[in-house]
Amino acid sequence: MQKLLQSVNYLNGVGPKLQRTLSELGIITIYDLLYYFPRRYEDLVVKDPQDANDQEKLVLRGIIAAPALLKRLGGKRTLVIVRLLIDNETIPVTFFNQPWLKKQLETGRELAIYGRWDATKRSLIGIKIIQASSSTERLDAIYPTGKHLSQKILVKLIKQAITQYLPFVHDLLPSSLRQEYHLLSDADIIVGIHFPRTKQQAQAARRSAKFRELFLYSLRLCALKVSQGQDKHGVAQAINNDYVKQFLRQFDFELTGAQRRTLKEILQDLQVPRPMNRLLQGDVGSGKTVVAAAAMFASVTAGFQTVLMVPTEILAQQHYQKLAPLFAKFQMTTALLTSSLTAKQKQERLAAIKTGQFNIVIGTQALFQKDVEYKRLGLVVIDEQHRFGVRQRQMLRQKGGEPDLLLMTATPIPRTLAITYYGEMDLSVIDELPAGRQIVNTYWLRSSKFEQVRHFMAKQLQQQAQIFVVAALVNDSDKIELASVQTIYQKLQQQFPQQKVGLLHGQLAADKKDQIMQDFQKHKIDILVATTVIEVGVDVPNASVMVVMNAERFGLSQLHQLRGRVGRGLKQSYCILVSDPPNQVALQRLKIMTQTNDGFKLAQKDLELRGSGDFFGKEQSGMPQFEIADPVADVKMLDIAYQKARYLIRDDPQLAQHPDLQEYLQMKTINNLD
Ligand SMILES: Nc1ncnc2c1ncn2[C@@H]1O[C@H](COP(=O)(O)OP(=O)(O)OP(=O)(O)O)[C@@H](O)[C@H]1O
Repeated sequence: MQKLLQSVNYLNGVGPKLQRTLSELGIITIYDLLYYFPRRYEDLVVKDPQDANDQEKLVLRGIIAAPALLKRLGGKRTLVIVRLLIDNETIPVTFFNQPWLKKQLETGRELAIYGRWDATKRSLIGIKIIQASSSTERLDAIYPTGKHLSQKILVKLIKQAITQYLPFVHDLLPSSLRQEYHLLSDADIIVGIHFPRTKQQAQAARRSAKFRELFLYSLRLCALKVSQGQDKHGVAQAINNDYVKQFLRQFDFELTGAQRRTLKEILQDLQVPRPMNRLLQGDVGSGKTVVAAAAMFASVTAGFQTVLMVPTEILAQQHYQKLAPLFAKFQMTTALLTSSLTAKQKQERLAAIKTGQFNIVIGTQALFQKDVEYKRLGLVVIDEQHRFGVRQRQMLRQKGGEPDLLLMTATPIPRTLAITYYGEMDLSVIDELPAGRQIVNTYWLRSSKFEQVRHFMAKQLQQQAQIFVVAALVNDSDKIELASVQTIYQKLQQQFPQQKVGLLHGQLAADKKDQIMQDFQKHKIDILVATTVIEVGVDVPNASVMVVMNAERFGLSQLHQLRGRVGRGLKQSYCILVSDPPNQVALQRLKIMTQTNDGFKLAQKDLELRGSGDFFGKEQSGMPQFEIADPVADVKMLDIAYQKARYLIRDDPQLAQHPDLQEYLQMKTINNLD
């Protein structure tokens, strides 16, 4: 292994400049280069012109029939034209801007030329010359290279690395595993992926490489989990269960079985010195916040400070207003910390947080800025932050002496995919909704039928319902988004003159947003026109109708989140998707929404329809980047690889039997886990 960790500049021809270019692609060592895999192959199969389709890329083999002609077109533009004799036909071949080829095109020479076939002219636009060989099949690997590196140079380097270093390549996967799943050795993977002789060879190498990647990734997560388990640097919190029960008595409902079970798991974690690292997953409205609040309460009773971080100011406000009075009954003080505080307010609050005057701090990302210092931080709760990657989670934990960490998410991630995102965490799932919850009846209508929607809204309003209308276009331009909500807002004001219509969007000042939300909570507003600022967490149990305009612009999990804003109280609730789907996939998604309320089923469908990249949306960072495997398409493989990695680590946590793997894990430090 050591030999492979040498820098690429051990190879001939790699000077400082090329070394820099390679490092931009993440290629620093020989190991990186050997495992830098192509994105696709050019299929260089020799074809008979009779079988070729128009505009198809193919290889023709023949004999040069006459001297090549070089034409200069001005500037650097040139043409090289040559005639290739194939059987009894001569095919004209034109190369653009490769004047040096003329020399290679000697009359009488047998050559294979890769290019694009023009069926009407029966001619070829040449792309490159391939030396004629007896084999009729060849695949050329095409790598992602960026602007500053040519395929040719990269291929040459890989070839050199293989010649010099292949003997030093060890198999990282245990041989029993390779036998069980018919996986190739590492050396065969490398050769087969970079220079396959046949498609079958390339496919076999890819399959093995995918498994290898998923297994090694899983192994890193499992090893991290074990090392966290042995970590005794956390704080053991002495929980007072009776107090926790008293706290819960304040709610006018009983916890569901699932809430009780997950709370118990969390409280157990708080009491051991190992820092907790737990994900609390539950569908929209399943009651995660209550569980988290009880855990925070418990941590404070044990003498610690605790923080709750949420993604938006609106949500921070909402939690603050709901939770602070509940904590206050037990003489616990709560601070709200968001970026909209004035400098003076912020300074005062920070000072009070530092001295421990506040037991509980609720806020947005501002909670983890450098200037915030805590006093005896015991528990950090983060809501809806599936946007964080493994490394960011580790960094958060390091703030304030290894506090316990509880992540909450309503994103219903299918279990196998959850492994890739949260594989190093323990999982608690609230898989039960509070009793009396009704299914949100979901309908889809075309925009031409909006009149029907208006009638329906009018009827619901007569019955004292409150309505959300989400009118944001998901667009990179905030201006368009704003114009769209404003137009709808004005229209609804005209259509419902008797009702109070409110407007909420991200560009309003924080206190204005807060005022509008409070008015909606208190039913001073009947219809709230909003952008997706209300997407996560907003809890107004009296709201029972959600209208989503341009619903085709949202992902399924986002629509499900939006729908989750209603159906939180006892009223029968409705979700109306107004949309003119532009294609089959969009249509499918709308239909699925009308068919199920189950977030997990939706997520699975969404993955099938769109793949993992889109599932979490554009702004998601911290997702593991795989070189060759796709956790969605290869989900079965991921499942097996993860289980195998788990068993391996369970039976041999120090990897004493697998020194190569041990070395590999040391090389892949936590810093590049994402
Ligand atoms: N066991 C329960 N019985 C009845 N109502 C409950 C129960 N638990 C929570 N609730 C109520 O259900 C609503 C949703 O709860 P909460 O906000 O905790 O859910 P959540 O899982 O955080 O939702 P979201 O992911 O949508 O933000 C709240 O109004 C809450 O008071």
